[in-house]
Amino acid sequence: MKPEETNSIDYVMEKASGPHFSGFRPDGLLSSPPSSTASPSHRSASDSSLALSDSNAPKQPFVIGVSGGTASGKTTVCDMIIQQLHDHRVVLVNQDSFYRGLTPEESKRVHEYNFDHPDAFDTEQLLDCVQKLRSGHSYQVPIYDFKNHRRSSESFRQVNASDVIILEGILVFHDQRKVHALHKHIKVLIDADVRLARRIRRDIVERGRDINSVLEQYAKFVKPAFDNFVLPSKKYADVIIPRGGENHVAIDLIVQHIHTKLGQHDLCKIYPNVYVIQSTFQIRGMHTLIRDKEISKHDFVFYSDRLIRLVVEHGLGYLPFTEKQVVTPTGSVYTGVDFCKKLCGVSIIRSGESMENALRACCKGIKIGKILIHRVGDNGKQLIYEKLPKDISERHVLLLDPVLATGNSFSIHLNIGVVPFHS
Ligand SMILES: Nc1ncnc2c1ncn2[C@@H]1O[C@H](COP(=O)(O)OP(=O)(O)O)[C@@H](O)[C@H]1O
Ligand SMILES: Nc1ccn([C@@H]2O[C@H](COP(=O)(O)O)[C@@H](O)[C@H]2O)c(=O)n1
Repeated sequence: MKPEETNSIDYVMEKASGPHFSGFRPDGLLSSPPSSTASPSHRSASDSSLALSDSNAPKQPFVIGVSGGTASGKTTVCDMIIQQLHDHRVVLVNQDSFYRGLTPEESKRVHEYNFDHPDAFDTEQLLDCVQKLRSGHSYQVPIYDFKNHRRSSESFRQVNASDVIILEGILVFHDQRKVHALHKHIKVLIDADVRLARRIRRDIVERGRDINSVLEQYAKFVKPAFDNFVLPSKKYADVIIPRGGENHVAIDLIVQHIHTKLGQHDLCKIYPNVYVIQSTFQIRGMHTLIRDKEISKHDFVFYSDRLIRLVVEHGLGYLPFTEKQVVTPTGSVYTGVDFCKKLCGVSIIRSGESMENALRACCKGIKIGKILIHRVGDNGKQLIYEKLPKDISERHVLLLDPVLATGNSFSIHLNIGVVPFHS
Protein backbone atom coordinates (compact mmCIF):
# COMPACT_ATOMS: atom_id res chain seq x y z
CA MET A 1 0.00 0.00 0.00
CA LYS A 2 1.27 3.42 -0.92
CA PRO A 3 1.96 5.94 1.82
CA GLU A 4 -0.48 8.44 0.34
CA GLU A 5 -3.26 5.99 0.94
CA THR A 6 -2.80 6.50 4.63
CA ASN A 7 -4.84 9.69 4.23
CA SER A 8 -7.81 7.88 2.91
CA ILE A 9 -9.49 6.88 6.13
CA ASP A 10 -12.12 9.53 5.58
CA TYR A 11 -12.82 8.04 2.21
CA VAL A 12 -13.34 4.64 3.75
CA MET A 13 -15.64 6.13 6.36
CA GLU A 14 -17.74 8.01 3.85
CA LYS A 15 -18.04 5.02 1.60
CA ALA A 16 -19.37 2.94 4.42
CA SER A 17 -23.10 2.67 4.12
CA GLY A 18 -25.60 2.11 6.87
CA PRO A 19 -24.87 1.75 10.53
CA HIS A 20 -21.61 0.08 11.36
CA PHE A 21 -22.41 -1.09 14.77
CA SER A 22 -24.80 -3.43 16.25
CA GLY A 23 -25.92 -2.62 19.74
CA PHE A 24 -24.30 -5.83 20.79
CA ARG A 25 -20.80 -5.59 22.11
CA PRO A 26 -18.71 -8.58 22.85
CA ASP A 27 -17.29 -7.16 26.06
CA GLY A 28 -18.74 -9.84 28.17
CA LEU A 29 -17.00 -12.43 26.09
CA LEU A 30 -13.62 -10.91 26.54
CA SER A 31 -11.34 -11.54 29.38
CA SER A 32 -11.58 -8.99 32.13
CA PRO A 33 -9.79 -5.70 31.56
CA PRO A 34 -6.15 -6.05 32.21
CA SER A 35 -3.89 -4.19 34.51
CA SER A 36 -2.13 -1.52 32.61
CA THR A 37 0.95 0.36 33.56
CA ALA A 38 -1.04 3.51 32.94
CA SER A 39 -4.42 3.10 34.43
CA PRO A 40 -4.77 -0.51 35.35
CA SER A 41 -7.80 -1.73 37.12
CA HIS A 42 -9.98 1.29 36.62
CA ARG A 43 -10.88 0.50 33.10
CA SER A 44 -14.28 -0.95 32.78
CA ALA A 45 -15.23 -3.87 30.64
CA SER A 46 -16.93 -1.45 28.33
CA ASP A 47 -13.72 0.35 27.56
CA SER A 48 -13.19 -0.47 24.02
CA SER A 49 -9.52 -0.69 23.28
CA LEU A 50 -6.50 -2.48 24.35
CA ALA A 51 -2.81 -2.28 24.13
CA LEU A 52 -0.10 -4.62 25.18
CA SER A 53 2.62 -3.59 27.52
CA ASP A 54 5.77 -5.48 28.12
CA SER A 55 6.53 -3.82 31.40
CA ASN A 56 5.27 -5.39 34.56
CA ALA A 57 7.37 -3.17 36.71
CA PRO A 58 5.15 -1.20 39.08
CA LYS A 59 5.42 2.53 38.62
CA GLN A 60 6.36 4.65 41.60
CA PRO A 61 3.13 6.22 42.82
CA PHE A 62 2.84 9.97 42.90
CA VAL A 63 2.44 11.09 46.52
CA ILE A 64 0.67 14.34 47.37
CA GLY A 65 0.21 15.92 50.77
CA VAL A 66 -2.79 18.15 51.41
CA SER A 67 -2.77 20.11 54.64
CA GLY A 68 -4.58 23.08 56.11
CA GLY A 69 -6.44 24.13 59.19
CA THR A 70 -9.38 22.23 60.57
CA ALA A 71 -12.50 22.41 58.37
CA SER A 72 -10.59 24.27 55.68
CA GLY A 73 -11.93 21.90 53.03
CA LYS A 74 -8.98 19.49 52.78
CA THR A 75 -11.19 16.43 52.42
CA THR A 76 -13.46 18.25 49.98
CA VAL A 77 -10.49 19.25 47.81
CA CYS A 78 -9.12 15.69 47.90
CA ASP A 79 -12.48 14.26 46.89
CA MET A 80 -12.63 16.64 43.95
CA ILE A 81 -9.12 15.70 42.83
CA ILE A 82 -9.96 12.01 43.13
CA GLN A 83 -13.14 12.44 41.12
CA GLN A 84 -11.25 14.08 38.30
CA LEU A 85 -8.56 11.42 38.34
CA HIS A 86 -11.16 8.73 37.76
CA ASP A 87 -9.01 7.02 35.17
CA HIS A 88 -6.26 6.40 37.68
CA ARG A 89 -6.07 4.41 40.82
CA VAL A 90 -6.02 7.00 43.57
CA VAL A 91 -6.15 6.44 47.31
CA LEU A 92 -6.75 8.89 50.10
CA VAL A 93 -5.02 8.43 53.43
CA ASN A 94 -6.34 10.66 56.22
CA GLN A 95 -3.95 11.62 58.95
CA ASP A 96 -6.98 11.54 61.25
CA SER A 97 -7.06 7.75 60.92
CA PHE A 98 -3.77 7.64 62.80
CA TYR A 99 -4.94 9.46 65.92
CA ARG A 100 -3.81 7.51 68.96
CA GLY A 101 -6.69 6.07 70.91
CA LEU A 102 -7.13 7.67 74.32
CA THR A 103 -6.26 5.75 77.47
CA PRO A 104 -9.10 5.39 80.02
CA GLU A 105 -7.40 8.09 82.05
CA GLU A 106 -7.18 10.49 79.10
CA SER A 107 -10.78 9.73 78.19
CA LYS A 108 -11.97 10.89 81.58
CA ARG A 109 -10.27 14.25 81.03
CA VAL A 110 -10.88 14.51 77.29
CA HIS A 111 -11.51 18.26 77.48
CA GLU A 112 -7.89 18.68 78.48
CA TYR A 113 -6.55 16.58 75.65
CA ASN A 114 -4.86 18.42 72.80
CA PHE A 115 -5.89 16.71 69.55
CA ASP A 116 -4.11 19.37 67.56
CA HIS A 117 -0.62 18.62 68.83
CA PRO A 118 1.66 16.40 66.71
CA ASP A 119 1.94 13.93 69.60
CA ALA A 120 -1.76 13.13 69.27
CA PHE A 121 -0.94 11.13 66.12
CA ASP A 122 0.92 7.86 65.72
CA THR A 123 3.30 9.33 63.17
CA GLU A 124 5.48 6.21 62.99
CA GLN A 125 2.50 4.17 61.90
CA LEU A 126 1.44 6.80 59.39
CA LEU A 127 4.93 6.81 57.88
CA ASP A 128 4.89 3.03 57.76
CA CYS A 129 1.60 3.19 55.87
CA VAL A 130 2.91 5.70 53.32
CA GLN A 131 6.09 3.66 52.90
CA LYS A 132 4.17 0.44 52.27
CA LEU A 133 1.84 2.09 49.76
CA ARG A 134 4.76 3.72 48.00
CA SER A 135 6.44 0.39 47.58
CA GLY A 136 3.34 -1.14 46.08
CA HIS A 137 1.88 -2.92 49.10
CA SER A 138 -1.58 -2.59 50.53
CA TYR A 139 -2.19 -1.32 54.06
CA GLN A 140 -4.84 -1.84 56.71
CA VAL A 141 -5.60 1.74 57.74
CA PRO A 142 -7.21 2.16 61.17
CA ILE A 143 -10.74 3.51 61.45
CA TYR A 144 -11.00 6.36 63.92
CA ASP A 145 -14.17 7.34 65.74
CA PHE A 146 -14.35 11.05 66.62
CA LYS A 147 -17.29 10.48 68.92
CA ASN A 148 -15.51 8.29 71.44
CA HIS A 149 -11.94 9.29 70.48
CA ARG A 150 -10.92 5.70 69.74
CA ARG A 151 -9.91 3.49 66.90
CA SER A 152 -12.10 0.58 65.99
CA SER A 153 -10.51 -2.58 67.40
CA GLU A 154 -12.10 -4.89 64.84
CA SER A 155 -12.22 -3.15 61.51
CA PHE A 156 -9.70 -1.55 59.20
CA ARG A 157 -9.91 0.09 55.82
CA GLN A 158 -7.92 -1.84 53.26
CA VAL A 159 -6.00 0.64 51.11
CA ASN A 160 -4.40 -0.82 48.01
CA ALA A 161 -1.33 0.19 46.07
CA SER A 162 -2.16 2.93 43.60
CA ASP A 163 -0.94 5.38 40.98
CA VAL A 164 -1.57 8.35 43.26
CA ILE A 165 -1.50 8.51 47.04
CA ILE A 166 -3.03 11.57 48.68
CA LEU A 167 -2.14 12.14 52.31
CA GLU A 168 -4.48 14.61 53.97
CA GLY A 169 -4.41 16.14 57.44
CA ILE A 170 -3.83 19.20 59.58
CA LEU A 171 -0.21 18.30 60.33
CA VAL A 172 0.90 16.51 57.21
CA PHE A 173 3.77 18.94 56.74
CA HIS A 174 4.83 19.07 60.33
CA ASP A 175 7.21 16.11 60.38
CA GLN A 176 10.13 16.40 57.97
CA ARG A 177 10.06 12.64 57.30
CA LYS A 178 6.52 12.99 56.04
CA VAL A 179 7.51 15.99 53.98
CA HIS A 180 10.28 13.97 52.32
CA ALA A 181 7.86 11.21 51.45
CA LEU A 182 5.75 13.63 49.41
CA HIS A 183 6.21 14.71 45.83
CA LYS A 184 3.92 17.71 46.09
CA HIS A 185 2.67 19.79 48.98
CA ILE A 186 -0.71 21.42 48.70
CA LYS A 187 -2.03 23.80 51.30
CA VAL A 188 -5.69 24.71 51.60
CA LEU A 189 -6.17 28.17 53.06
CA ILE A 190 -9.44 29.71 54.04
CA ASP A 191 -10.54 32.43 56.46
CA ALA A 192 -10.50 31.39 60.11
CA ASP A 193 -14.07 32.52 60.71
CA VAL A 194 -15.34 30.38 57.83
CA ARG A 195 -13.43 27.41 59.19
CA LEU A 196 -14.80 27.93 62.68
CA ALA A 197 -18.37 28.21 61.38
CA ARG A 198 -17.96 24.99 59.39
CA ARG A 199 -16.31 23.22 62.28
CA ILE A 200 -19.10 24.12 64.69
CA ARG A 201 -21.70 22.74 62.32
CA ARG A 202 -19.71 19.63 61.47
CA ASP A 203 -18.67 18.77 65.02
CA ILE A 204 -22.22 19.11 66.31
CA VAL A 205 -23.81 17.22 63.41
CA GLU A 206 -21.17 14.57 62.76
CA ARG A 207 -18.91 14.31 65.76
CA GLY A 208 -21.38 14.39 68.63
CA ARG A 209 -20.21 17.64 70.22
CA ASP A 210 -22.05 20.60 71.69
CA ILE A 211 -21.42 24.24 70.88
CA ASN A 212 -19.68 25.03 74.16
CA SER A 213 -17.19 22.20 73.90
CA VAL A 214 -16.40 23.10 70.27
CA LEU A 215 -15.74 26.75 71.12
CA GLU A 216 -13.73 25.89 74.20
CA GLN A 217 -11.57 23.37 72.35
CA TYR A 218 -11.10 25.82 69.49
CA ALA A 219 -9.82 28.61 71.71
CA LYS A 220 -7.70 26.38 73.94
CA PHE A 221 -6.08 24.02 71.43
CA VAL A 222 -7.18 24.36 67.82
CA LYS A 223 -6.30 27.98 67.17
CA PRO A 224 -2.92 27.97 68.99
CA ALA A 225 -1.93 24.76 67.19
CA PHE A 226 -2.94 26.28 63.87
CA ASP A 227 -0.71 29.28 64.54
CA ASN A 228 2.20 27.16 65.80
CA PHE A 229 2.17 24.12 63.53
CA VAL A 230 -0.12 24.54 60.53
CA LEU A 231 0.49 28.10 59.38
CA PRO A 232 4.32 28.10 59.53
CA SER A 233 4.58 25.23 57.07
CA LYS A 234 2.81 27.37 54.47
CA LYS A 235 6.19 28.45 53.16
CA TYR A 236 7.00 24.88 52.14
CA ALA A 237 3.84 24.47 50.09
CA ASP A 238 4.14 23.99 46.33
CA VAL A 239 0.57 25.04 45.75
CA ILE A 240 -1.74 27.10 47.93
CA ILE A 241 -5.45 26.79 47.30
CA PRO A 242 -7.38 29.77 48.58
CA ARG A 243 -11.12 29.18 49.10
CA GLY A 244 -10.72 25.39 49.26
CA GLY A 245 -13.21 23.35 47.29
CA GLU A 246 -14.68 26.45 45.67
CA ASN A 247 -11.44 27.00 43.79
CA HIS A 248 -12.11 24.89 40.72
CA VAL A 249 -9.32 26.51 38.73
CA ALA A 250 -6.65 25.50 41.26
CA ILE A 251 -8.04 21.98 41.48
CA ASP A 252 -8.10 21.61 37.68
CA LEU A 253 -4.48 22.75 37.50
CA ILE A 254 -3.45 20.24 40.15
CA VAL A 255 -5.24 17.45 38.31
CA GLN A 256 -3.54 18.43 35.07
CA HIS A 257 -0.20 18.40 36.80
CA ILE A 258 -0.82 14.93 38.19
CA HIS A 259 -1.83 13.69 34.75
CA THR A 260 1.43 15.01 33.39
CA LYS A 261 3.45 13.40 36.12
CA LEU A 262 1.77 10.07 35.58
CA GLY A 263 2.99 9.97 32.03
CA GLN A 264 1.29 12.00 29.39
CA HIS A 265 3.22 10.16 26.76
CA ASP A 266 1.35 6.98 27.30
CA LEU A 267 -0.81 6.39 24.34
CA CYS A 268 -3.53 5.47 26.80
CA LYS A 269 -3.54 9.02 28.10
CA ILE A 270 -3.86 10.54 24.68
CA TYR A 271 -6.47 8.09 23.46
CA PRO A 272 -8.69 7.21 26.38
CA ASN A 273 -10.15 4.23 24.59
CA VAL A 274 -6.86 2.37 24.62
CA TYR A 275 -6.20 -0.15 27.31
CA VAL A 276 -3.39 -2.48 28.03
CA ILE A 277 -3.32 -6.23 27.72
CA GLN A 278 -1.75 -7.78 30.75
CA SER A 279 1.73 -8.86 29.96
CA THR A 280 2.59 -12.49 30.57
CA PHE A 281 5.99 -14.09 30.92
CA GLN A 282 5.46 -15.67 27.55
CA ILE A 283 4.89 -12.26 25.94
CA ARG A 284 7.80 -10.73 27.78
CA GLY A 285 9.93 -13.66 26.74
CA MET A 286 9.15 -12.96 23.10
CA HIS A 287 9.84 -9.28 23.52
CA THR A 288 13.14 -10.15 25.12
CA LEU A 289 14.06 -12.41 22.22
CA ILE A 290 13.26 -9.89 19.49
CA ARG A 291 15.21 -7.19 21.29
CA ASP A 292 18.32 -9.29 21.63
CA LYS A 293 20.89 -8.09 19.12
CA GLU A 294 22.17 -11.65 18.88
CA ILE A 295 18.87 -13.06 17.65
CA SER A 296 18.95 -14.83 14.30
CA LYS A 297 16.86 -13.42 11.49
CA HIS A 298 14.77 -16.56 11.44
CA ASP A 299 13.93 -16.33 15.14
CA PHE A 300 13.25 -12.60 14.91
CA VAL A 301 10.68 -13.18 12.20
CA PHE A 302 9.23 -16.17 14.01
CA TYR A 303 8.72 -14.43 17.37
CA SER A 304 7.64 -11.14 15.87
CA ASP A 305 5.07 -13.01 13.91
CA ARG A 306 3.73 -14.65 17.04
CA LEU A 307 3.45 -11.29 18.79
CA ILE A 308 1.78 -9.77 15.79
CA ARG A 309 -0.79 -12.54 15.72
CA LEU A 310 -1.57 -11.99 19.37
CA VAL A 311 -2.34 -8.35 18.85
CA VAL A 312 -4.29 -8.98 15.70
CA GLU A 313 -6.41 -11.62 17.41
CA HIS A 314 -7.13 -9.26 20.28
CA GLY A 315 -7.93 -6.44 17.91
CA LEU A 316 -10.37 -8.50 15.94
CA GLY A 317 -12.28 -9.19 19.10
CA TYR A 318 -13.31 -5.56 19.05
CA LEU A 319 -14.82 -5.54 15.62
CA PRO A 320 -18.61 -5.28 15.55
CA PHE A 321 -20.48 -8.51 16.09
CA THR A 322 -24.15 -9.35 16.34
CA GLU A 323 -25.75 -12.16 18.22
CA LYS A 324 -26.34 -15.28 16.18
CA GLN A 325 -27.91 -18.60 17.00
CA VAL A 326 -26.87 -21.83 15.34
CA VAL A 327 -28.09 -25.38 15.67
CA THR A 328 -25.42 -27.84 16.70
CA PRO A 329 -25.14 -31.39 15.24
CA THR A 330 -26.88 -32.68 18.38
CA GLY A 331 -29.83 -30.40 17.73
CA SER A 332 -29.33 -27.92 20.51
CA VAL A 333 -29.28 -24.20 19.93
CA TYR A 334 -26.04 -22.38 20.52
CA THR A 335 -26.20 -18.61 20.96
CA GLY A 336 -23.04 -17.13 19.60
CA VAL A 337 -21.96 -14.15 17.57
CA ASP A 338 -21.49 -13.33 13.96
CA PHE A 339 -19.39 -10.60 12.48
CA CYS A 340 -21.46 -7.67 11.19
CA LYS A 341 -20.70 -7.84 7.54
CA LYS A 342 -20.22 -4.17 7.22
CA LEU A 343 -17.25 -2.28 6.02
CA CYS A 344 -14.48 -1.81 8.53
CA GLY A 345 -11.29 0.08 8.32
CA VAL A 346 -8.21 -1.37 9.91
CA SER A 347 -5.22 0.85 10.37
CA ILE A 348 -1.86 -0.59 11.02
CA ILE A 349 0.78 1.60 12.45
CA ARG A 350 4.07 0.93 10.75
CA SER A 351 3.65 -2.27 9.04
CA GLY A 352 6.24 -4.50 7.85
CA GLU A 353 4.40 -6.86 5.63
CA SER A 354 4.22 -9.35 8.43
CA MET A 355 1.59 -7.39 10.31
CA GLU A 356 -0.60 -7.02 7.29
CA ASN A 357 -0.17 -10.65 6.35
CA ALA A 358 -1.00 -11.79 9.87
CA LEU A 359 -4.06 -9.60 9.81
CA ARG A 360 -5.24 -10.99 6.51
CA ALA A 361 -4.66 -14.53 7.74
CA CYS A 362 -6.56 -13.91 10.96
CA CYS A 363 -9.37 -12.17 9.13
CA LYS A 364 -10.33 -15.08 6.96
CA GLY A 365 -14.11 -15.15 6.87
CA ILE A 366 -14.37 -11.60 8.08
CA LYS A 367 -14.84 -8.88 5.55
CA ILE A 368 -12.40 -6.18 6.38
CA GLY A 369 -13.12 -3.37 3.98
CA LYS A 370 -9.76 -1.81 3.83
CA ILE A 371 -6.47 -2.06 5.59
CA LEU A 372 -4.67 1.21 5.98
CA ILE A 373 -1.05 1.21 6.81
CA HIS A 374 0.58 4.11 8.55
CA ARG A 375 4.27 3.98 8.05
CA VAL A 376 6.24 5.58 10.78
CA GLY A 377 9.83 5.39 11.79
CA ASP A 378 10.76 3.49 14.88
CA ASN A 379 13.15 5.95 16.39
CA GLY A 380 11.14 8.18 18.63
CA LYS A 381 7.74 8.21 20.17
CA GLN A 382 6.98 11.70 18.93
CA LEU A 383 7.04 10.46 15.42
CA ILE A 384 4.66 7.70 16.26
CA TYR A 385 2.16 10.02 17.88
CA GLU A 386 2.28 12.46 15.02
CA LYS A 387 1.53 9.72 12.57
CA LEU A 388 -1.42 8.31 14.42
CA PRO A 389 -4.59 9.01 12.53
CA LYS A 390 -6.69 11.55 14.32
CA ASP A 391 -9.93 9.72 13.82
CA ILE A 392 -8.94 6.40 15.31
CA SER A 393 -11.80 6.51 17.72
CA GLU A 394 -14.26 5.97 14.90
CA ARG A 395 -15.03 2.94 12.90
CA HIS A 396 -11.76 1.24 12.57
CA VAL A 397 -9.29 -0.84 14.43
CA LEU A 398 -5.82 0.43 14.75
CA LEU A 399 -2.99 -1.95 15.39
CA LEU A 400 0.44 -1.01 16.51
CA ASP A 401 3.11 -3.29 15.25
CA PRO A 402 4.79 -4.92 18.24
CA VAL A 403 8.11 -4.77 16.51
CA LEU A 404 7.65 -1.08 16.03
CA ALA A 405 9.13 -0.11 19.31
CA THR A 406 12.07 -2.43 19.35
CA GLY A 407 14.99 -0.73 20.90
CA ASN A 408 13.53 2.61 21.85
CA SER A 409 12.20 3.96 25.10
CA PHE A 410 8.64 3.97 23.86
CA SER A 411 8.67 0.22 23.99
CA ILE A 412 9.08 0.19 27.71
CA HIS A 413 5.58 1.43 28.16
CA LEU A 414 3.68 0.24 25.22
CA ASN A 415 4.41 -2.14 22.45
CA ILE A 416 1.16 -3.04 20.92
CA GLY A 417 -1.98 -1.03 20.79
CA VAL A 418 -5.32 -1.74 19.37
CA VAL A 419 -7.77 1.08 19.20
CA PRO A 420 -11.01 -0.47 18.18
CA PHE A 421 -14.46 0.69 17.40
CA HIS A 422 -16.50 3.05 19.45
CA SER A 423 -20.17 2.36 19.57
N1 LIG B 1 -17.03 25.11 49.84
C1 LIG B 1 -17.74 24.72 50.88
N2 LIG B 1 -18.92 25.28 51.17
C2 LIG B 1 -19.66 24.90 52.23
N3 LIG B 1 -19.29 23.93 53.10
C3 LIG B 1 -18.11 23.34 52.86
C4 LIG B 1 -17.28 23.67 51.75
N4 LIG B 1 -16.17 22.91 51.79
C5 LIG B 1 -16.30 22.12 52.87
N5 LIG B 1 -17.46 22.37 53.52
C6 LIG B 1 -17.96 21.72 54.74
O1 LIG B 1 -17.07 22.05 55.79
C7 LIG B 1 -16.83 20.95 56.62
C8 LIG B 1 -15.34 20.66 56.60
O2 LIG B 1 -14.94 20.32 55.27
P1 LIG B 1 -13.83 19.22 55.01
O3 LIG B 1 -13.60 19.15 53.55
O4 LIG B 1 -14.19 17.98 55.73
O5 LIG B 1 -12.60 19.94 55.71
P2 LIG B 1 -11.30 19.32 56.41
O6 LIG B 1 -11.03 18.00 55.76
O7 LIG B 1 -10.25 20.35 56.14
O8 LIG B 1 -11.63 19.22 57.86
C9 LIG B 1 -17.64 19.79 56.04
O9 LIG B 1 -18.83 19.69 56.81
C10 LIG B 1 -17.92 20.22 54.63
O10 LIG B 1 -19.15 19.72 54.19
N1 LIG C 1 -11.00 12.83 68.93
C1 LIG C 1 -10.78 13.93 68.22
C2 LIG C 1 -9.78 13.97 67.24
C3 LIG C 1 -9.58 15.14 66.53
N2 LIG C 1 -10.34 16.23 66.76
C4 LIG C 1 -10.17 17.46 65.99
O1 LIG C 1 -10.17 17.15 64.61
C5 LIG C 1 -9.44 18.14 63.91
C6 LIG C 1 -8.77 17.51 62.71
O2 LIG C 1 -9.72 17.03 61.81
P1 LIG C 1 -10.14 17.90 60.53
O3 LIG C 1 -11.03 16.97 59.75
O4 LIG C 1 -10.86 19.11 61.01
O5 LIG C 1 -8.90 18.23 59.79
C7 LIG C 1 -8.41 18.68 64.87
O6 LIG C 1 -8.44 20.08 64.82
C8 LIG C 1 -8.86 18.17 66.23
O7 LIG C 1 -9.08 19.22 67.12
C9 LIG C 1 -11.31 16.17 67.75
O8 LIG C 1 -12.00 17.19 67.97
N3 LIG C 1 -11.51 15.02 68.44
